[in-house]
Order: sequence, then C-alpha cells, then structure tokens
Amino acid sequence: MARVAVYGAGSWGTATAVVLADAGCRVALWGRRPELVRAINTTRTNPDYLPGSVLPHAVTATADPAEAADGAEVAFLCVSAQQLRGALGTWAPAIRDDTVLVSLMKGVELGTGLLMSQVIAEVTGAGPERIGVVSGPNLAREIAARQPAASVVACRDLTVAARLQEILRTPCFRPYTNADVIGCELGGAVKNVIALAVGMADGMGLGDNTKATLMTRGLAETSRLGAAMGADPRTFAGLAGMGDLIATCASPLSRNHTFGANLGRGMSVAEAAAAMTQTAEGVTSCASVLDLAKRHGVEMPIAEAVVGVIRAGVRPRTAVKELMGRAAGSE
Ligand SMILES: NC(=O)C1=CN([C@@H]2O[C@H](COP(=O)(O)OP(=O)(O)OC[C@H]3O[C@@H](n4cnc5c(N)ncnc54)[C@H](O)[C@@H]3O)[C@@H](O)[C@H]2O)C=CC1
Ligand SMILES: O=C(CO)COP(=O)(O)O
Repeated sequence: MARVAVYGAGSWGTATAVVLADAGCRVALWGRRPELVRAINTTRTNPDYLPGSVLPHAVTATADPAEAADGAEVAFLCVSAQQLRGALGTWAPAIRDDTVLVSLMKGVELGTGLLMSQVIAEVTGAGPERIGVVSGPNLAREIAARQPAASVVACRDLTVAARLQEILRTPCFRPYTNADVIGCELGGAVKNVIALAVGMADGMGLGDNTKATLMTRGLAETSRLGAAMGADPRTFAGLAGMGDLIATCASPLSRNHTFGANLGRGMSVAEAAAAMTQTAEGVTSCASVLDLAKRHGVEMPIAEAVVGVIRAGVRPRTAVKELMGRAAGSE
C-alpha cells in the first residue's frame, strides 16, 4: 500500500485525499488548523471545505508536517497559489529527498510569474524528475462524490508520471499521463481567468454566444502564451486545457465563475471577495498571467480585460465594449 501525503486540507486537497484512498493509498492529510484536523479525524468529514462527503478510513489528518511526510512516496501540495512558497518552506525540512512533489494548484505566483512547479523547484531544489502536476476538469465536490472524471498527471519523467497515474487511478477517476508540465499548469491557471470573464458575462445576463466566444478566444490566448513558454500546443486541446476550461466556465460550482458572476451582477471586487469562503485563484493570478504575457510579448486581451475589472475598477460592461472594439483580426 503506497503511503502519500496531501499538504492542504482545503476543498481540493481533501477531495484528492478521497481519490488517493479509493486508489488504495494510505493518506496523511496535513491541515494548518489543529481544530479542523481534529474535526476531520473525529467526524470523518471536512466540515469547513467539503461538508457532506465522508472520508475513507485510509485518510488521517494531522497538523504536523513531519507526521504527514513520514514514509510518503509522494507529497501532493494544495494551498492557494500565493501561499505555496511560504508554506512549502515550513514543510520542506520534513520531506525526504526522494519524495515526489506534486502540485494540485492552478495559479501563477505574483511578482515572480512562476508556475507552481517552478516555485517547488526553487524552494526545494528538486529536479524535474521529482516534480509533477495534476490538472484537469476536476471540481472538488463532483470528484468527492465519485462522479466519473478524468485528469492529467504531468511530469517531465514519464516513468514518474506513470507511477502517479497508478497511485491516483480509481474506477471513477481516470488520469492520463503527459510530459508537458508547463502546458498543463498554464491551462489550469489561465482557465480560472477566463472563467471569471465567463462568469461576468453570465452575471450580466449575456448568452451562450458570448460565453462560447470568451472560452474559444480565451483558449487561443492561453495557447499563444503556452507556445511562447515552450508548452506543447496539443496540451491545450486536452483535459488540462479545453477540458478544464469547459468545466470551470460552465459550472456554478466553480469559485472563479461565481466570483465573476457576482461582479457581472454589479458587486464591487471587495463585495465579491467578501462573498467567498474559498479560493478563487484567478482573482490574484490574473495579474501574474498578464505579467507573463507581457514578458513573453504575447497579446491576451481577455486576461487584460479581467485585470482591468479586478485591479482597476473597470465595469464589466465597459470591458465587453472594449473587447468588441478591438481591431478586426484573423483567427
Ligand atoms: N476546489 C477545486 O475544485 C479545485 C481546486 N484546485 C486548485 O487547488 C488549489 C487550492 O484550492 P482549494 O483547495 O479549492 O482552496 P480552498 O480555499 O478550499 O482551500 C485552501 C487551503 O489552503 C490553506 N491555506 C491557505 N493559506 C495557507 C498557508 N499560508 N499555509 C498553509 N495553508 C494555507 C487553507 O487553510 C485551506 O486548507 C487552488 O490553486 C485551486 O485552483 C484545483 C482543482 C480543483
Ligand atoms: O479547477 C477547478 C475545476 O477543475 C475548480 O475551479 P474553481 O477554482 O473555479 O472552483
């Protein structure tokens, strides 16, 4: 039985712990707050982040990073993207040198423009053969309810990706391997920004033509950035690209979509933020995505419009007018 650790007992860390336990692993789930850890171990649920889902007995929560790391073949990392660097700095001394480090996150670090795999490499010094990513259309509540879904496990070393695939595979969760770590991470991070835009469209009462346009052109700008960063263009047509974009933009369960919809209905950014109890990564990562685009000389008009709304107080209706007023182009 593989022993694994999941660092971060939020909604996705907890849902992934369920998948891993279903796949036959013994799972140590690290949580920051001892009271939540106690609640998870005594009620077999995560009342704060995944209420209603019963956790398998193979999942044990702990607030001690060393206890979580003990004997772990893989450490899955899942806090909000801007918190990874600091949190990993505290976990890393407890984690063995041969443990594979896997990001479950979908964001880009502000200031550095680094993807989560790159932050992991920088903080721990781990090589690419020890760093993986899981990304795909995986809304936590549907995964925890064991609805059939697929995902991508990416690692530059495909032997490691195949091992991760084995560790995560269940009758309800089907991971595909990919060596394109950067493409998978970009697909996940940028779709959150596009989901904010689609949410705004929904909130403004706009229909399916508008949303399809945002999703398709959003994927086009994601692919342009990916090409400039050396990603494999095929990744964006797959689960970590189009798949996740569709799920997130279509689902009322998506926090990014919800945040955008609240803005579209007329809430201010502060009001929309106050209405959230969980992470909507696109709200912070939109600025780092746009920063990456500028560094690579890539045009990302939808991401730019989202940054305008979130950071500069542009009204969503004005952002739509600006997008529609851009110079005509070819597809
Ligand atoms: N929820 C979902 O459906 C999915 C989420 N993701 C990604 O997973 C990442 C985490 O998201 P969720 O689990 O959904 O967020 P969440 O808001 O449910 O949980 C965030 C977790 O991070 C912890 N945390 C925050 N700051 C911390 C710090 N400084 N030190 C230690 N822990 C800290 C919180 O206590 C909480 O456990 C995001 O990048 C998100 O995009 C990816 C796939 C699906
Ligand atoms: O990444 C996700 C689904 O794949 C979850 O999206 P949200 O973070 O918008 O809820």
